[in-house]
Parts: sequence; C-alpha cells; structure tokens
Amino acid sequence: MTRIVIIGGGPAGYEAALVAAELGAQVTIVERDGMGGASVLSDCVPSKAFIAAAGTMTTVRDSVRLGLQGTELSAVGLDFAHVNGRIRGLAVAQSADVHARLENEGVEIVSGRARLSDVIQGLIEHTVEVLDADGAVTRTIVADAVLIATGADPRVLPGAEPDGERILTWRDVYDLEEPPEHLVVVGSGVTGAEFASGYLEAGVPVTLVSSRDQVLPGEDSDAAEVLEEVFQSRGGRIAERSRAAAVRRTEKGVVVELTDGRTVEGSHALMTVGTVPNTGGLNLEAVGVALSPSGHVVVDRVSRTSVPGVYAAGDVTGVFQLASVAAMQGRIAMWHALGEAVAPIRLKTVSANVFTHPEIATVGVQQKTMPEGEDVDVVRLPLATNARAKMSDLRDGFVKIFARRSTGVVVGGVVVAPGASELILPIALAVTKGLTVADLAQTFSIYPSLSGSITEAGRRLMGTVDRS
Ligand SMILES: Cc1cc2nc3c(=O)[nH]c(=O)nc-3n(C[C@H](O)[C@H](O)[C@H](O)COP(=O)(O)OP(=O)(O)OC[C@H]3O[C@@H](n4cnc5c(N)ncnc54)[C@H](O)[C@@H]3O)c2cc1C
Ligand SMILES: NC(=O)c1ccc[n+]([C@@H]2O[C@H](COP(=O)([O-])OP(=O)(O)OC[C@H]3O[C@@H](n4cnc5c(N)ncnc54)[C@H](O)[C@@H]3O)[C@@H](O)[C@H]2O)c1
Repeated sequence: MTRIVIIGGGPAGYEAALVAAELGAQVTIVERDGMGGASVLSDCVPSKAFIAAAGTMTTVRDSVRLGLQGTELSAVGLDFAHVNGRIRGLAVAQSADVHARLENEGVEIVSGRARLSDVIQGLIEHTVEVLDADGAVTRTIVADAVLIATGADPRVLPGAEPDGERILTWRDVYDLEEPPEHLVVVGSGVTGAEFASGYLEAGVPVTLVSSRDQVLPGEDSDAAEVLEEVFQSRGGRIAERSRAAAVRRTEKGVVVELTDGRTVEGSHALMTVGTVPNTGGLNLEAVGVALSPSGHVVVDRVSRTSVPGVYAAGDVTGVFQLASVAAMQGRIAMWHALGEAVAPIRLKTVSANVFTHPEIATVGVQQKTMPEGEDVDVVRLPLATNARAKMSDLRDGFVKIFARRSTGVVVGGVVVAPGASELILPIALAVTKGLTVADLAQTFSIYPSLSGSITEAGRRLMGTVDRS
C-alpha cells in the first residue's frame, strides 16, 4: 500500500487526502491548527460569512428604493458581537465537517507541526517528523510520497506590526465586539478590497489606502472602476497612490504614515499587504526542495517539486492563491503520485471572484494580459440594460466576453454584478470546453434573468466572427 503523508489540512491538503484515500493509499495528514486550514478557520470562509451579513444589511437598507416600508429600513445595523460569534462558530463547524469526512474515508489525522527529516537526499522513501507545541518530536513517519500544503500567512509590514487590538490582520477581525469607528484598510489587493467593501456595507466608515492608481491592480480596469465608483458613492474614501510606511497607535486609535509624509487617521488599521508562504521550519533546503526568489515552493503543472516523491500544492506554491486551485493542485499531486492518468493543471481556465459590492468574477483571457494585435473581439453589456437588473434596481456592473474572431471560440469573460460568482459559470464552461459564441447565443436563458446578458453577449459577438 502506498504511504502518503500530507503536511497541512487546508483545501490543498484535505482534497488531496480524499483522492489518495479513495485510490487505496494509506494516508496521514498532519495539521497544526485545525482541519480545513486557514481557508476554513480564518481566511476564505469567515470573510465570506462576514460579507454575507454586511451585504444583507445593505440589501435591506437599499430596499427602501424598491418601496419597502414599515420599519426603519434605512437605519438597520449589524450586531458585531453576534455576527462575529456566528462566524467563529461556522468556521469551527465547517472544520469539524472536514475532519469527520476525512476520518470516514480512513485518513489518519495527526495534530502537530510537521517537517521533512530525510537524512540523505535522493532516497526513494521520505521521512516526516511531527513536533508538539514545545518543539519536541512526537512521531516519525515514513512515506513513499509527501505533499507540502502549508499555505501562507499575512505579510507583516515592518513598523506596522499587528497588535490584535487596533492594528489588525484579517485573521484578528472576528474578535471585534464593536464595529470600528473608522477603519483604515492598508492595501487594495483582493483581500483589502473585499474587507473595505464589506465593512462599508456593514455601516463602518472606511478609508482604503491604495498604493496603485486603481484598486485591484490585477483585475479588469473597467471592473475596478465600477467598484471604486460604488465604494465612493456609498461614502468610502480611497487614498490613491499611497504607500504605508508605518502604522502608529495613538490615544484614540491609529495613524497610518504614508511614504510621502501624509497621514491617515482611524480607530483601527487592517493590514492587507499580501501574504508570505509557510515554508519556515519545514527543512526544505536541507532536503533539496527548490524555492523561488519569492520563497514559494517551485512546482510543475502536476505539482512535483525538485525532489522526486515530494509534491506541493496551494498557497505555498504561489501559483494562484485560490482555494479551488489549491484543491486541484492537491488532487493532481495524488493522481500523479499514485500512478493515475493525470492532465496538467490548466490555469487558463481558472475562474476567480472578488466578493465586493458588486462582485467581480473573471475567467480565461483578460484585456490586461492580452498581447497586442490578438485575434480577439470583446463585447461589454452594461447591467443597466438588462430587464431583470432594472426590476431589482441593479445599476452598476456589466458582462464582458472575449472570443476569437477567426473561430468564435469563447476565451474569457468578466461579470461585474451582485452574484457574479454564480453567473460566471456558463462562461467558465465555455472557456473550458472551447464552446463558441454561437453556442452561447443559441442557449435558452430564462427571461428575465441576469444570465440573459451572457447569451445576449454571445449574439452580439456572433456578428463579429470572421466568416471568410
Ligand atoms: C481573507 C482571504 C479571503 C479569501 N477568500 C477566498 C475566496 O473567497 N475564494 C478562494 O478561492 N480563495 C480565497 N482565499 C484564498 C484561499 O484562502 C487560499 O488560496 C487557500 O486557503 C489555500 O489553501 P491551502 O491548502 O494552500 O492553505 P491553507 O488553507 O492556508 O492551509 C494550510 C494549513 O497548513 C497548516 N500548516 C502550516 N505549516 C504546517 C506545518 N509545518 N505542519 C502542519 N501543518 C501546517 C496551517 O495550519 C494551515 O491550516 C482567501 C484568502 C484570504 C487571505
Ligand atoms: N475572493 C478570493 O478569491 C480571494 C480573497 C482574498 C484573497 N485572495 C487571494 O489571496 C492572495 C493574496 O491577496 P491579498 O490581497 O492579500 O494580497 P496581494 O499581494 O494580492 O495584494 C496586496 C496589495 O497590497 C499592496 N501593498 C503592499 N505594501 C503596501 C503598503 N506598504 N502600502 C499600501 N499598499 C501596499 C500591494 O501593492 C498589493 O496591491 C491573492 O492571490 C488573492 O487572489 C483571494
């Protein structure tokens, strides 16, 4: 029986464990915090649960525009202690579900911190040590294949070290009993944008410190523009082209010092300036596992590292920091290690969503990365022209589809809308399966529906397909 040891119980680790167990391997997973990993306990699941509560509050407040009355709709608020208590409970319950599922599938779960401990490089077997909280080795496990799935932690800006009270990382916010009087979010990547949007929707005054010309520098520019407009129209402030040099505590709150000498004051600062891969203490260099200049574990498209029999998946590889990609990299590693036929990961088909208000979902080819002169046509339909959107008073957002002019094959798309994370699926399916704009155009969508804009975009693009 092939022996597999997995270090880290996040989506990369637990999805890999499920595949390996199903294929009959003897699987041990070592986790230092809790099953589900940071994704379930502190990052993805809690943030989306908070955003769900805050979004509901905005929906109720905005329903005044649809004619709802009877209570003080425009003044409803969030009970932070309740919301955060519910989120902590939800994370623990989700972690317990993952734990139970793994146990049911026969996976051995070991609590502790693991590290590789091969004494000689190049052997066919690998050795993993498990350490307790005091650093004592409690167990040594021999494996035919090891998966490193240790994730990433918040990057700490020197001079702005989190204290868990006023200077926070995104993992500290669920301990707040009261809403911040004024939250300064430092960093406008996906994490910063989501928290800035979520807290604003929760009724908290927010200033977003963005080091770039536009928030969400990696996303579609039109989408980022819509987000900025909505954020500012709801009273959010954006300090553009502002790089934080340090964050200081004051008597009443915090001061964020910018590199150009300006300052931004608030009651709390939320640091969202990126992540660092969790490779420390794993003994990777000694075992010969190559790291990139950014400190991520280098992997190929079937999750192999530079050491035969040692695989890596998820945020520790820095490939695409998404739970879905982590899970797929983990599964692929196990299929490969256990001799199954496996296709290398196809990153061009990954769909991703920014859970702001409105949401921004993307898949495939994007304008920012498209080489000049590419044989690609684009159509953009504003949400405001969609009948269903009008009925619900949705004004901000659009559907954008990219298709090859020569063949009509759909190669990418962007949806900016409430629920964009659900609406992107037909476009993702088209990109993954090489469907054409005609396939979209000829699909019956419901009338009235937001997805009607996707089939309509297909019809518009049909007219541009090269028929020569
Ligand atoms: C605020 C936030 C929101 C996000 N929202 C989304 C989202 O909506 N959708 C999405 O797709 N992605 C989202 N992401 C990204 C997503 O959370 C990550 O891509 C995902 O968690 C990566 O999974 P992983 O298994 O690689 O690592 P993790 O989930 O970080 O799990 C790694 C685990 O390894 C454990 N570990 C580390 N070192 C050791 C060791 N030496 N021994 C034993 N255990 C160890 C850690 O305790 C941890 O539990 C979000 C990220 C952040 C920061
Ligand atoms: N919905 C989702 O799927 C989701 C949600 C959150 C995070 N994630 C993923 O997690 C990963 C990490 O995202 P992130 O947003 O935490 O990190 P990031 O590295 O993507 O963004 C950090 C931002 O902080 C800025 N920054 C750095 N130093 C700064 C300073 N001193 N002052 C001001 N700004 C500064 C950077 O320019 C950058 O724009 C990403 O790959 C992201 O896609 C995904």
